[in-house]
Amino acid sequence: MDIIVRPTPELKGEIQALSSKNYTTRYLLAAALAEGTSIVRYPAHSQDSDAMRRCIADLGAVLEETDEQIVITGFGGKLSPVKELNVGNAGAVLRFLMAIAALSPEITFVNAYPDSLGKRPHDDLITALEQMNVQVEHKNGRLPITIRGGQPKGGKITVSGEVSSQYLSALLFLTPMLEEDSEITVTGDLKSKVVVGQTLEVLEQAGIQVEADPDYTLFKVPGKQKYQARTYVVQGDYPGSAAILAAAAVTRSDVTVHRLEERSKQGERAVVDVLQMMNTPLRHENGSVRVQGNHQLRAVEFDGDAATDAVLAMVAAAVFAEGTSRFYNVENLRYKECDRITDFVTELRKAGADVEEKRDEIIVHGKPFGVEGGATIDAHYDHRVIMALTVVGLRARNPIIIKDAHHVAKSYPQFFEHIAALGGSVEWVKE
Ligand SMILES: O=C(O)C1=C[C@@H](OP(=O)(O)O)[C@@H](O)[C@H](O)C1
Ligand SMILES: C=C(OP(=O)(O)O)C(=O)O
Repeated sequence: MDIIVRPTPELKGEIQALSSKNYTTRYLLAAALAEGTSIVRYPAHSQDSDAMRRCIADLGAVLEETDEQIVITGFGGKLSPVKELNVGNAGAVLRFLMAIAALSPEITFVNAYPDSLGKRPHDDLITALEQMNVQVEHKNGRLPITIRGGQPKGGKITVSGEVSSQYLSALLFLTPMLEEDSEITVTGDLKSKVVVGQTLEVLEQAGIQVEADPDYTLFKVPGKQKYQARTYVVQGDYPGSAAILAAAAVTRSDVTVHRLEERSKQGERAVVDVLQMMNTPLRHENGSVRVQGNHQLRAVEFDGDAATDAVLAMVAAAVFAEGTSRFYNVENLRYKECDRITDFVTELRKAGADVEEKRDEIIVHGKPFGVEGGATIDAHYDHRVIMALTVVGLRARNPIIIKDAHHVAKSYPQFFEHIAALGGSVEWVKE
């Protein structure tokens, strides 16, 4: 399905933020790895969180779902025999479950999205698992991947953090359940470091002990630990809300997003500070962010690795800022649902933005008087490209069409409903 985004000078209203994808996937997994019954309250409803639900159910967890919560009876360390798992297009779900699959004799992860997740690399996690007595069959580090485990061993493990933090998080979920104690050494410059803090937070809530050194290069994980059954409450999602806040920042607006905790460990919380640095009139108090956009944005320089999943939304805001913005240290955006530097910059240019790319940077020469629009945009299977281009489309001079915009449902199925509720002119069209 395609969507038409029409120029919309004003946005107004209040919405509840969607529930956090990263916390939902982690809580579901922690609940599945416990032996008793856990409750996850306000879980996210998206393709990625559904992928985790489906896979833990395949592996033996029993899930009962009502409107606002999921009650989960976990399988502990005993996975049901399952030949294949389908994680859809969810990178984190794949990586976390590749590690957990090491507890089983053989599981194959199928390649359901050859042009998106099918292209993403998992070599560094594979190398780490191979150190742990796990055999991995793969296509050049990519899907389909078969994990042959059964008796994974802890001890000294080395993992590279250069490409993704998800490999480290995956090992942090697995190692507490092993017989031996483990010592995980992270080599290279760990990317999306902040997200590892969310993993450690969830592990602690699940009663798991991990000793992490402050710069996250060494983790000591005692073995023979058991995940405790708990009640978890999912907070609002900053990465998805970043696009709503950016849309409010580029229009004349009065938009409030509720359920965004000031003290959240989500790195993408930084979108609030970045929009403020860009001169957006904004208040963040009592878990609500209120933006009163006035069309007067100024450029910003930002280390994007601190807020990986909000960079595209920030870039979309910078398209309309006075001056040149720079989002640096973002090379790992190239290994996401698409190449979020080259592919994204290509689509932004079609819409009329003046942008440049470097290996690990996106540079934006802002156009405070708006961009031409009138273009057809390729979504590249990427929800964050779709949301960011929507922000650009709202402030363009002519409508843009985003092809295959239904992929927004990977993380934020109700995104266009929320934009429409705020007065944004968006319309679904069939191809
Ligand atoms: O651990 C997680 O849940 C995630 C980690 C990040 O990935 P990288 O570590 O690959 O940057 C982030 O971009 C992704 O959306 C979710
Ligand atoms: C990159 C993302 O997710 P994942 O890596 O889990 O596919 C994302 O949500 O932007």
